[in-house]
Amino acid sequence: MIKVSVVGAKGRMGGNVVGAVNDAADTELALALDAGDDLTRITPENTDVVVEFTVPSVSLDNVLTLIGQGVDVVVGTTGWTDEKLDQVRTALASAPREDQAVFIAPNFAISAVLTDYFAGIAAKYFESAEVVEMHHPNKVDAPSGTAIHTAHTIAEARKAAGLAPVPDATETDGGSRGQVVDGIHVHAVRLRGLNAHEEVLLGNPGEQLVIRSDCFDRGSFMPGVLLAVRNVSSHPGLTIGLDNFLSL
Ligand SMILES: NC(=O)c1ccc[n+]([C@@H]2O[C@H](COP(=O)([O-])OP(=O)(O)OC[C@H]3O[C@@H](n4cnc5c(N)ncnc54)[C@H](O)[C@@H]3O)[C@@H](O)[C@H]2O)c1
Ligand SMILES: O=C(O)C1=N[C@H](C(=O)O)CCC1
Repeated sequence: MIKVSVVGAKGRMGGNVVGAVNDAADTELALALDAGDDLTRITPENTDVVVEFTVPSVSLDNVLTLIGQGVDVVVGTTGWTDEKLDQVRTALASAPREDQAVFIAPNFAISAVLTDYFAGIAAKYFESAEVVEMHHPNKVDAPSGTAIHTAHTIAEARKAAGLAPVPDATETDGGSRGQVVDGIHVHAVRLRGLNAHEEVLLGNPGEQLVIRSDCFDRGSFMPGVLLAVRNVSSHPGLTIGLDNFLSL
C-alpha cells in the first residue's frame, strides 16, 4: 500500500484526492492537512507520497518544507515559474534522501494532456495559433497553468520549425487580445457552470484546426493523480508533466 498524505485536503481538488486515495485498492490515506496545519507532521514513517493542491502563493513553500521532510511530492497547484522550479531543483539536490522525487503537473486530465500533446504536433503546420481557456469563476489565477503550458508547447514547436511570429495587425488593444505567453495569445474566460476547458485554435488561409479538452468535473483529474502517486517515487528529481508517465 502507498501511504498518501494530502495537503490542501479541504479544497475542491484536495477533497477529491482524499476520496480517490480512500477508494483505490493500492493507496491509503495518511494525513489530510490544510491551511494552519503543521506540515512537519508528515514524515517518511507515516507517508510515502504527498499530494499538494493548495494555492499558487503558498505551494512553493509547502513543497520546500515537504522536501525537507524526506517525502516524495505530487503537485497539482498552478503558478510555477522557472525561478520557482529552480528552487525545487536546488532543494532536491540537498534533500534528506538521494532518490527523492517531486512531480508537478499543470493538468492531470488525459484530455488536457493530449490537447497539449496534439497542439505540439500540429503547431508547426499553422500560421496562427491562440489558446482559449475557460474555467469556473472561483478560480484565483488567470490564465490557467495548463494554458500557459500549452502556449509554451506551441511556441517551442514553432521555434523548432523556424516559423515567423503569429500574424497580428492589432494597433490598439485595451486588453482584449489576451496575455501574450511566449508569443502566443492566451485568453481566459470565467463563467458559472464551467469547470475546466481549453481550446487551441490553429489557423491557415482557408482552414482551421480546433483541439479542445472539456473536464466537466474534478473526477476527471483523479486517474492522473493516482497515476502520478504510483510513479513519482521511481522518477527521482523534478519531473514536470503527466506525459512523462504515459506512453505517448
Ligand atoms: N493540475 C491539475 O490537474 C489541477 C486541476 C484542478 C485544479 N488545479 C489547481 O490546484 C489548485 C487548487 O485548486 P482548488 O480548486 O482545489 O482550490 P481551493 O481553493 O478549492 O483549495 C485550496 C485549498 O488549499 C488550502 N490552503 C491554502 N493555503 C494553504 C497552506 N498554506 N497549506 C495547506 N493548505 C492551504 C485552502 O484552505 C484550500 O482548502 C489551484 O492552483 C488550481 O489551479 C490543478
Ligand atoms: O480549476 C482549476 O483551478 C484548474 N486549474 C488548473 C490550471 O490552472 O490549469 C487545471 C485545470 C483546473
